[in-house]
Amino acid sequence: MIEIENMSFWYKEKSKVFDSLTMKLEPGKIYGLLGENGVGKTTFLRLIAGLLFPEDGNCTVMDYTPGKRQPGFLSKIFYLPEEFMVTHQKADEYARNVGPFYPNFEYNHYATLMQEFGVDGEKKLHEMSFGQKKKAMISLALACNTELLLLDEPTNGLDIPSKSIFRRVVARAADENKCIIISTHQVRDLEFLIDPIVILERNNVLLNESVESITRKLKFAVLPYIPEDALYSEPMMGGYGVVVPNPDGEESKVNIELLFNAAIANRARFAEWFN
Ligand SMILES: Nc1ncnc2c1ncn2[C@@H]1O[C@H](COP(=O)(O)OP(=O)(O)OP(=O)(O)O)[C@@H](O)[C@H]1O
Repeated sequence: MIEIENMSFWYKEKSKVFDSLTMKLEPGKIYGLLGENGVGKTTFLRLIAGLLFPEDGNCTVMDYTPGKRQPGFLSKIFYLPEEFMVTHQKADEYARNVGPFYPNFEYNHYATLMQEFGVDGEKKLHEMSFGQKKKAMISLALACNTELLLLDEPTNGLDIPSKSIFRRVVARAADENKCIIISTHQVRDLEFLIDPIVILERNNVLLNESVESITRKLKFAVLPYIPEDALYSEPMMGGYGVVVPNPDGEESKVNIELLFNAAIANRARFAEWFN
C-alpha cells in the first residue's frame, strides 16, 4: 500500500529528517508509529499524505505519488493531524459538507460514532472542548472509510472512557483492505491495538515489525532481579521490567514502553536482529 524507497526529506539541508529511508507498509494492519520527540513522525505522515514532498527518492501510496494530490488519491486517504483548526459550523453540518468528498462515507456511521463517543453533533465545532473536537473529528475520519487513515496522536486529549471507545471503534474499522497508521507517545492507550510497531529514529527507521515477530525474538517479563543478558530494565511494581533475548521462543506479552527503550538503547543489535 505504501512503498518508500530511498526517501530523503529535510526542512533545512544540513539537518535531514529522513536520509534514504526505505520501508513498506501493508494493508490490513494498524501500524503504531513511535519515536522520540522531533524524530519525524508528523513529517512522515505529512509526506504520505502529500502535504510535504520528498527531496529525493520515492514515496508511492496506493500507486499514487502523494505530492501530486490527485483527486483519486485524496478520496482514499484521511489525515487527522494532532491539532487542527475548526470551522464555526456545527459538527454534524461539517460532516455533511466534508463527507461527500469520500466515496465510502456514511453519515449514519458518523452519527453512530458521535453517539458512542457522547458528542453532541448539534454543537458548533469552535465551541467544543479540545477532547470533544477530537472525538468529532475521529468520528468523521472513521466514517469516511478510506483505504488509508493517518492519525497523529489521536488519544491526546481524550478522557479515560473515550480512550477505550477509541480502541473499540478503530479495531472495528480495521479490515484487510485498510491501512491505519497511528502516531503516538501514549503507547499504553494503544497497547492491544497497534501491530506492527514502527519505531522511527533520527534519519531512518529503527524497527518495523509485527508483535508476533518481536515476541519471537524478545521476551518481556517482570522479575525480582536484572538478568545478565537484559537488553533493558527498569524498576517497576514487583521488581524489574526487563527485555531479554528469547532464543527458546518462549511466549510473552510485548510491553511497548520497554520495547521502545530497549530499541533506543540497543540500536545496532535491533538493526541486526530485525533487518
Ligand atoms: N515547519 C518546519 N520547519 C522547520 N523544521 C521543522 C518544521 N516542522 C518540523 N521541523 C523539524 O523537523 C523535525 C521533525 O519534526 P516532527 O514534528 O515531524 O517530529 P515528531 O516526531 O512528530 O515530534 P513530536 O514527537 O515532538 O511531535 C524536528 O526536528 C522539527 O524541529
